[in-house]
Amino acid sequence: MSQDEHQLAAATPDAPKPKRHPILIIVMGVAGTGKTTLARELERRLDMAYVEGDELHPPANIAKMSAGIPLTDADREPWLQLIRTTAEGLAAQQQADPAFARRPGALVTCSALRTYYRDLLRGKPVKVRSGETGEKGTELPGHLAPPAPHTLPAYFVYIKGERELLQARISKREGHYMKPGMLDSQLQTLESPDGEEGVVVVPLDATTEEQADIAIRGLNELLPEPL
Ligand SMILES: Nc1ncnc2c1ncn2[C@@H]1O[C@H](COP(=O)(O)OP(=O)(O)O)[C@@H](O)[C@H]1O
Ligand SMILES: O=C(O)[C@H](O)[C@@H](O)[C@H](O)[C@H](O)COP(=O)(O)O
Repeated sequence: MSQDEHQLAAATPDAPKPKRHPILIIVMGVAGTGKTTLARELERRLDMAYVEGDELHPPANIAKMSAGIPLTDADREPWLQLIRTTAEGLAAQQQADPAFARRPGALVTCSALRTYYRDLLRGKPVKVRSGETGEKGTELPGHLAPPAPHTLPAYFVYIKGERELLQARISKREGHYMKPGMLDSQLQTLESPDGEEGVVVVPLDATTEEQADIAIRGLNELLPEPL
């Protein structure tokens, strides 16, 4: 909505509220970095639908990670595509529901370690690295909907911190399939999103409340309509 439309809506309180454009906010970073904790705080503050990305991993991925085996590009691609299509589906349902009153779009947690993983999450037309046949540079499988970055623009909140503190956090966490020994492979795979479009960086060594403040401030600088 343009500024004029915002002003017009505010001046005519009985007029139906114009629909806001849905957005996808992805809280990203390596395992154990605090994605779920921060996303839950943002969910509370922004009143948005929340999707825990780890819950969309196929069982084979969970089995691999539980066995201490890092995922490959081929393991992650269908999962990333499922995250994107799940968020697009949610946004479409919300748009179709006249009673839907929350902020439209979705908040998602996802490691989103590499640039092309993030492009998949953005809905950009990327060539997947592995593909169903295992060949390099294969196009996205034909049964998937065409990429539609503008239907649901993606923004990333990247929790950035040093290995030492990350190690301490992940070691403290009990009963999780992702064990501390996997941190090094996560850090090796990570391509920093610092400087990429639509990215807000928040420090690992801040409280969750401070991280949420920084995230919301940063997102407001990027978004056409403030949160
Ligand atoms: N800002 C923070 N300060 C201190 N500890 C935190 C913070 N955010 C998360 N934690 C703790 O770090 C651990 C990992 O957090 P979690 O949200 O599960 O991370 P992820 O979803 O990235 O795996 C948990 O024990 C959590 O309580
Ligand atoms: O891409 C990956 O290798 C995984 O997504 C990984 O980064 C993620 O961390 C695990 O799913 C465990 O979940 P937590 O991030 O909650 O530790």
